[in-house]
Amino acid sequence: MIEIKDIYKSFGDNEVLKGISGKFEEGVTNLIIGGSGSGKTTLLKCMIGLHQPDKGTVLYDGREFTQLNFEERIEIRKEIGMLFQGSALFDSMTVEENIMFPLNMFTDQPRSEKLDRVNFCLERVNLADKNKLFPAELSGGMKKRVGIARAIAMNPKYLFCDEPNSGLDPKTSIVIDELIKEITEEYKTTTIVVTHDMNSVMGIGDYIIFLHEGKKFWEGSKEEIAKTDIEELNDFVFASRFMKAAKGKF
Ligand SMILES: Nc1ncnc2c1ncn2[C@@H]1O[C@H](COP(=O)(O)OP(=O)(O)OP(=O)(O)O)[C@@H](O)[C@H]1O
Repeated sequence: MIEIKDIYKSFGDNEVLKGISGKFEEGVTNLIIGGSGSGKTTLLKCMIGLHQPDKGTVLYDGREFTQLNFEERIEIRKEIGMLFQGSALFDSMTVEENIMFPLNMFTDQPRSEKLDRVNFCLERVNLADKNKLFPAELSGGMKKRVGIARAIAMNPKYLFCDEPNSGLDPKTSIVIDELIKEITEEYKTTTIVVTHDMNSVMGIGDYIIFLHEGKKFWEGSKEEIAKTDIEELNDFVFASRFMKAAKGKF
């Protein structure tokens, strides 16, 4: 479980996060949603230590990340899997080398053991035998799946996904969403997905926090989100023509 308490973050005089709190449980997909510029990525970066919050705490199963020294933070980082926006694969490395990268960095396992783990992860994302391909030879959806395989290589307790569906068609987006949900339930990871994709919200949103202008305006589940009468959330949820047409049918 990850808990955030009263997180503040500014860049100069731009106050981006204004006291965000929330509890993200393990084994469920937790979503951080909100419009462009609402502070989603900034919050994610504060949680994984890429930004230092100005105020507030981040607790990983009770361990206060914000108070840890460099070495202690590395121990928690080893427990974190990250799926970056745009997959962020190393273009000059094969699929196998990309997935092995965190294992090379954080473990001294023999190569045969690492290869077994790579193959296991590749099978888990339905890309068995694609070891020797380079990222340029993969479709967008396949790249995301390699990104997920790399994110789970270290068997993480915590899984962060930043806009996992960006650049994907709706059908492939559902495949990626479902894969994230399955992995979360199977390995009981504490999973946090940053998204502004309403399809993802309605598909896998077990627990959702909605950010607006740097504040948490709402929290709840996908079942509750379509029934809210909060104006700012309604504007976000029913922004698309499809959702407008479907209003009242959930
Ligand atoms: N490193 C930075 N330096 C200065 N300002 C930043 C930095 N990172 C983010 N910001 C500002 O913080 C605000 C929130 O940005 P953030 O990327 O967190 O929003 P977001 O909700 O993830 O948006 P999007 O959905 O468009 O990715 C923006 O005004 C942005 O310009």
